[in-house]
Amino acid sequence: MSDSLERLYQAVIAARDLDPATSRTARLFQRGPAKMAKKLAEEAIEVVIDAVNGKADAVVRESADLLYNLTVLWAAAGVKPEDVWREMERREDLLGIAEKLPKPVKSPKPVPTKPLRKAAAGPAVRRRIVALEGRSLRKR
Ligand SMILES: N=c1c2ncn([C@@H]3O[C@H](COP(=O)(O)OP(=O)(O)OP(=O)(O)O)[C@@H](O)[C@H]3O)c2ncn1[C@@H]1O[C@H](COP(=O)(O)O)[C@@H](O)[C@H]1O
Repeated sequence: MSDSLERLYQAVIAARDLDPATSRTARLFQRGPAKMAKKLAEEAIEVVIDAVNGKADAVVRESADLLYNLTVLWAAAGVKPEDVWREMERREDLLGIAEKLPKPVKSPKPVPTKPLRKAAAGPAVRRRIVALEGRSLRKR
């Protein structure tokens, strides 16, 4: 996959300065990052809608459009595919380290020091209740 994205990125770079009348890519560069971002977001939404609706073929087609628009935005942002691959490798290495670390030991459950009183035996403490006729009453 990274090879075809590299080729697509190079094609986008090559088309950047072509005539906007004939090149979609040149047109996107002419319109600027906001337009590119809008196109990318639209394609992402199309992918998720097709996926939710179970349309696998459409997900494939829209994903290709999504990746094209992503490479256009990378190029405009000065990001190269290898920058992204490097970040992915860094994460892969981190995950590899995390998987090799010993698992944390579970702490044992605390043992109650006193037996718990049953609810049927009534509340453990006497509670103050609303005073009737101005007097303070206590209730079990
Ligand atoms: N890989 C792609 C590529 N993938 C998808 N697309 C286009 O992007 C469209 C998807 O975007 P949209 O949904 O916005 O298309 P749309 O519905 O026709 O709407 P408009 O953009 O026309 O408004 C697709 O229909 C394709 O035409 C691509 N356009 C160009 N490339 C490559 O980019 C390079 C430069 O091509 P030009 O841009 O034609 O110079 C070449 O190598 C091309 O193969």
